[in-house]
Amino acid sequence: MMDGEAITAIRTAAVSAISAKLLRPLVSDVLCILGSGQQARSHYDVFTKIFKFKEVRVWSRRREMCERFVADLEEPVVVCRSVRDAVSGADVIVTVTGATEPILRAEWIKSGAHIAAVGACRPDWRELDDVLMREALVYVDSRDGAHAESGDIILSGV
Ligand SMILES: NC(=O)C1=CN([C@@H]2O[C@H](COP(=O)(O)OP(=O)(O)OC[C@H]3O[C@@H](n4cnc5c(N)ncnc54)[C@H](OP(=O)(O)O)[C@@H]3O)[C@@H](O)[C@H]2O)C=CC1
Ligand SMILES: O=C([O-])C1=[NH+]CCC1
Repeated sequence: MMDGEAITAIRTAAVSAISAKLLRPLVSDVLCILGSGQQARSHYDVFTKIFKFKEVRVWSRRREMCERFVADLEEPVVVCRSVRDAVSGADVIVTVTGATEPILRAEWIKSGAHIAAVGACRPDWRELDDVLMREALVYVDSRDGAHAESGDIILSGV
């Protein structure tokens, strides 16, 4: 039996990065990461290695966790006070929280922004609100998988 945490961190971020490579806006200056745990770090590493952003932002519920997250990094990352501040004007948004209720609202998001929605991987977990799910062009790797596991898809009814 092997601990799969390291592999999960890398391969999940890699899949998100592929989605961003194919679907992000042509001009993508601002990256926003919601969450400051293991997936936040692996997404930060992959996204900043592959793409060039002018600004990177992070938000999570506990500010001290954000501070710890940015303290490990060599490049400056802006710690945001709210999800709204963090995503406002962002071109690429990564959601890697353990939220079970929506934290991200359609009204805060720049038109055309690319969202890699990772965290809500259980049928009763949410990160994105219903309006966002309905207005977005939603891409999944597997329709069957998404309809069985993604709370954002199942509960929004898209
Ligand atoms: N789609 C996929 O393939 C995968 C999905 N995941 C999912 O991604 C998420 C992040 O994983 P990982 O980084 O490893 O987990 P960590 O435990 O390392 O980090 C979790 C993060 O979520 C935040 N958080 C926890 N609960 C809430 C909440 N109720 N509302 C808002 N933020 C919350 C924490 O912030 P704070 O401490 O500040 O509260 C922390 O930054 C998990 O939900 C995990 O199940 C993980 C791997 C693969
Ligand atoms: O695909 C995966 O490895 C995981 N999905 C949710 C937590 C871990």
